[in-house]
Amino acid sequence: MTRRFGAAVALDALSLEVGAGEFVALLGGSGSGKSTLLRLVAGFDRPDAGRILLEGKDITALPPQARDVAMMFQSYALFPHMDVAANIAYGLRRAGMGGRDIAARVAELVGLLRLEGLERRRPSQLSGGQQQRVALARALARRPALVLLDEPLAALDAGLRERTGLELRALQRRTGASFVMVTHDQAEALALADRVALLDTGRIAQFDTPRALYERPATRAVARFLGAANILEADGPVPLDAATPAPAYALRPERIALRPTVPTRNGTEAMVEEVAFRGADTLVLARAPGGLSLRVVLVAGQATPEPGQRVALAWEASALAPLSA
Ligand SMILES: Nc1ncnc2c1ncn2[C@@H]1O[C@H](COP(=O)(O)OP(=O)(O)OP(=O)(O)O)[C@@H](O)[C@H]1O
Repeated sequence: MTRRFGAAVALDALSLEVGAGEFVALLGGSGSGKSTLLRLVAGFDRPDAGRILLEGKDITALPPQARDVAMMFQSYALFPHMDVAANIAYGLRRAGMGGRDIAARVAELVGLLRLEGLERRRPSQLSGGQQQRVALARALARRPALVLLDEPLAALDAGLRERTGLELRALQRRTGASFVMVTHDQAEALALADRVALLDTGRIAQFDTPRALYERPATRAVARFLGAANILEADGPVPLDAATPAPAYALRPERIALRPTVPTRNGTEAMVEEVAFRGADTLVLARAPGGLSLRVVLVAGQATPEPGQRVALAWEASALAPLSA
């Protein structure tokens, strides 16, 4: 799909295929097009070019309520004057479901989302986590084939976010619906999604499993976005010996080790600049000849160097992930 706003191209001939029952995260920087894509799929906006197919059916021209798609907004958008049960029942009632069926489905969702005892409360009488679960129950009520989630965990505090994220994934598995979640948070995307689509200026930079994205980023831009990877140029100051020729390589900080001596290839001497103990591991920033700055992560239990110390660093050829651009 393509979507333009005046001269700005929010989505640039972007194509994405989500499998049935798959959990996909849309990850990308601010302005990369994540919200635009979600709004188009939900039906709140129309593409300038392209089509949206759901289970083989063209839904591009259908209004939101006629699509088998539900959206959960970042703000949850719960009706403040309705209680929990009425919020969950809203879409079912609009769809013309009978009272007894609605009551049964609401009870089922209350159980699924652990909202027992809260049915008569208004949204303002709920915690943030409870509101999030009501919003999710409302989105799931009509058993949509596809659930769109806009930063579903962003409004929760850090302590609650991790657990709620894992619950969200378990729920997705149980319902069998496809989930597409927008997030800024790469750790969240990697932890929850089956596949992550990394968006960059309206295009998909890479669409892959979390592990592949992390271990085999396709380009420098992806490696940089996922953060913390060292990028080594093939013609840079450090002699490399990689299995695949490429203009540059990503090297994960945890794949670099301290060695007694510098190997002739895939290693370098370096000066330790910063050492940060982080509990489970220690981050070392070291500067190699030629000014190359390297991030090294040493797992707990390994000897850690001191700032100002000269060290020998080395890595396996298999640790060099080729970058195409
Ligand atoms: N209604 C609009 N009018 C004009 N430009 C828009 C409109 N909606 C989005 N854009 C532009 O399209 C581009 C993509 O925006 P979009 O909101 O999809 O990005 P995003 O990845 O969701 O960003 P964020 O993470 O900040 O929410 C941006 O350059 C944005 O300024």
